[in-house]
Amino acid sequence: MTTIPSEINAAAVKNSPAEKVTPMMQQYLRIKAEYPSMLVFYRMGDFYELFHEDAEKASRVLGITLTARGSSNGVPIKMAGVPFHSLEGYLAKLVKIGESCAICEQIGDPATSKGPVERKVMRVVTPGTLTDSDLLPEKAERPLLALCMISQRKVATAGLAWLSLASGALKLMEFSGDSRTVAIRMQQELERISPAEILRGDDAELFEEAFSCHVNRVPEWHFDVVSGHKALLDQLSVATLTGFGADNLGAAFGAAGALLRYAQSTQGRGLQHVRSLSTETESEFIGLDAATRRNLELTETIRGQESPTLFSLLDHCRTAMGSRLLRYWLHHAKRDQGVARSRHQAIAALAQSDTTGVLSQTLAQVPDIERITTRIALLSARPRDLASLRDGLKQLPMLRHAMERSIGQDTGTLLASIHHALATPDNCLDLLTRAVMEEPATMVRDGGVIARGFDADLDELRGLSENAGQYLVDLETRERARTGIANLRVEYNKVHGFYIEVTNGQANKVPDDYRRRQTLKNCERYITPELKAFEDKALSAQDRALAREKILYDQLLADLAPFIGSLQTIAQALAQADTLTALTTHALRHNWCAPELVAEPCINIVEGRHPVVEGQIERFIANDCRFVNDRRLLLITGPNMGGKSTFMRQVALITLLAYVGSYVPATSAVIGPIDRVFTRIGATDDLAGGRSTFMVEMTEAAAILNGATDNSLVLMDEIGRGTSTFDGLALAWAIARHLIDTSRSFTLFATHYFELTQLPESHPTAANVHLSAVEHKDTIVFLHAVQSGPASQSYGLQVAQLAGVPQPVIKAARKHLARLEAQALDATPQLDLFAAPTTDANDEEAPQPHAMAAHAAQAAQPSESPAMRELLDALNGLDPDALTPREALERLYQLKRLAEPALA
Ligand SMILES: Nc1ncnc2c1ncn2[C@@H]1O[C@H](COP(=O)(O)OP(=O)(O)OP(=O)(O)O)[C@@H](O)[C@H]1O
Repeated sequence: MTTIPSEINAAAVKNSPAEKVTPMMQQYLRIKAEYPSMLVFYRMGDFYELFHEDAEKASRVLGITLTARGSSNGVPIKMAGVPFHSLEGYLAKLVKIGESCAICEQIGDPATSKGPVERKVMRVVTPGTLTDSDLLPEKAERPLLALCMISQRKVATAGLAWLSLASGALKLMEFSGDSRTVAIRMQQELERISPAEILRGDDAELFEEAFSCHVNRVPEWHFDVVSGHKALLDQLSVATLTGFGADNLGAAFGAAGALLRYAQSTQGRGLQHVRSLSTETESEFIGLDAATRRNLELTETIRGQESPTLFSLLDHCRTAMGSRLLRYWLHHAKRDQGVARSRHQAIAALAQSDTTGVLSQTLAQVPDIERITTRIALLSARPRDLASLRDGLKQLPMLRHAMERSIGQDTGTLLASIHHALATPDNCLDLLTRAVMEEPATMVRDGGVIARGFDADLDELRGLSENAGQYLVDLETRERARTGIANLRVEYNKVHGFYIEVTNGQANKVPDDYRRRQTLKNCERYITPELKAFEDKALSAQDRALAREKILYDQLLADLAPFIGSLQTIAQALAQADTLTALTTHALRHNWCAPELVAEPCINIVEGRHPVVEGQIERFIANDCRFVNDRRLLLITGPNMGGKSTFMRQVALITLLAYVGSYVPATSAVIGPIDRVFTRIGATDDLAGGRSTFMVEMTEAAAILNGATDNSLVLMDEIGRGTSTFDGLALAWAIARHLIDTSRSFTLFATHYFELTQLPESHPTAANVHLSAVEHKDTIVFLHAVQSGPASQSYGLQVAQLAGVPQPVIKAARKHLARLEAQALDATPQLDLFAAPTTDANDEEAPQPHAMAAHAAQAAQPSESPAMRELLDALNGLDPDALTPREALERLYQLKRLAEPALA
């Protein structure tokens, strides 16, 4: 229930139409006008109140009561409030759904204020600028991203700047092209960076569909390139950005300018922990588009859950810093083999020296130094942050000692550099040890934060109030003797201060200098001039001690500022040590091997397993996968449930893991250069985006055909199944051919179109493999083993039976299948759609419908009909290679229309 603050009640009572807006509402409206797009939490006594539309929205999304009190300017004042002590919980809910909030505090003294108490917005909380541990997810970053678009003569340039305020990491990126290319790229980058909040100017409207998070529009002039460049120089305290590899950017500077301005305004101060900058380029990371990140379930399952994913599997990290770095590595595998190789070497050394146990144990004692450092920089660190920082820093010698055993085994230099970075910052630790109590209070305002012996003044003030206990015992003894009242007691409570309590029966013995302070049922409470004098001294000493502690604490935060840089370095080294330890732990537990990254194009995996599935089933069958320069496409056939998708995903995951720097689930893995991984798996509608299953399928296929190179790994699962059999078969065939001849990517191509298994005959870089199964009695046993050659059967009906389709339906299907197969055999001469007379030499390679494929029987129509003739002519006139994806789709519809009479 919302209580009604007296200010507003008084305002409502006094308010007459003539009086218009009350002074308090005037103050509110003035503040609200500065934060029009945010929910303004307006402190009134023990509550934060929201008014008007903010109140309606808060009541809707937070489920708090909406009330209306009095009126302002003739309009009822709608309000909703939350108790001050539960603010953080409500803020967490709001930022989670993308809302921004301004927290307005009372800064004046209500007792002395004339009119409304002075108030000021002291804190702004937005989804992308969180630093508070209560509001931030522990194991993920929530970056703020600014986007600056510049268009010149049909070339669009996108400049991106993003900042994880909680860690201080600032990054820039820029790319150009026609507006469509830039839009596609933007979508990919946003998916990778996964910002919590985006800032954009008016020009970026074009790309609105690429944004799935909270978007803030800021004035276009905030994106000025020259001012942005200057803002970066100022922020980093440098004269040039050459050292950061960011010399020749333009739009990205504009974005950085808007970003820094916004971030600073939300914190109400400079960002002294933002001290470095990195520039990302397109060719730095293995490209993963949005669909691939989803399909491979790196950090989220396809259904949007947190586990089981590759991240949830590998996250044996003992610090939140390690977990965040692992998440980052999984989404940012570098193409540079050297980076991954040095991690493999470090894992080998950790495994050999058997140090993961002691490292894990020690790391578990280390707090989130990265985020604590940020809060120190933003002057928002709490006493317990400092105490845990102190305790964490004390673990560094132990960690270094444990690592020393491994460094000798590391054939690379990574462990040595981590070891070097973990040197204890002695001055910082010394300051924290001297200044902060062993177990400080939660808030500075409660006192009990600064250690004894740190400040002589504070110790003296504390002494005064703490020695009160003995003084009061002495006084009690003296007063009992003086008055002869044996049960007289000297006590203290917060409301009435010190007093002498005498029970009613003894009241006649009370001396004259006792002044009555309070009358209770059974006793009277008194004060004496001596006790009053003591009270004044003790209470004021307590107040002065609290005030002194606050000053000392603020000074402590300021004195810690020079250590921010070294604390950040330590935090990064800790994160790396933790992530590498986690990867080593997993590799050892699950018998993973060190992959070998080589310069020759190849993917040669021996006895590979799916990292997630292998832990979920009792007996996982390991499978090999061999791609070399002249074996680039594997056509995978086999029954449903045979393991095709699992096999394809495991090849992609092993490849990616190798470049992440992890060991891999295989007996051995040799992998050449990889630039991108593409996947086209599963059928999902994009109803919200207005795209059908087939449209999604083709859009993803188009992205692959346009983007894959001979260094790409492509996964194509049952392409073409979203449309009619012939359309689908034709498309699948053309797409496979394009991947073999033009893209030359390493491709895993799973299909149920048996016709495609003929491809290797005409295309020697393609090969058939299949997932095996055997029939046993009336049912089917999956062997899950990948074997060479095409599958001999599809086992669709057996799988349907396993799935519980009723027997009568299975029986009917079996009968119909027999009929279709017979028809197909009879009709073979007319069936051969792809072998129709043509001038295109390639058509000789086209698949011959497989007699076994029941669906091919659909084509058993008389070929002599005019409709069929027309259809064949239209097909004959098609040159698939010359069509854009859009034209291809239009031509498909046209072909379908032509085929309708023939199929009727
Ligand atoms: N190598 C393997 N060893 C043991 N079990 C496996 C293996 N591969 C897959 N499986 C099991 O088989 C199930 C089906 O696998 P998967 O989804 O890969 O089949 P599929 O051939 O792609 O099927 P569909 O064609 O219906 O999509 C998996 O959920 C898993 O439990």
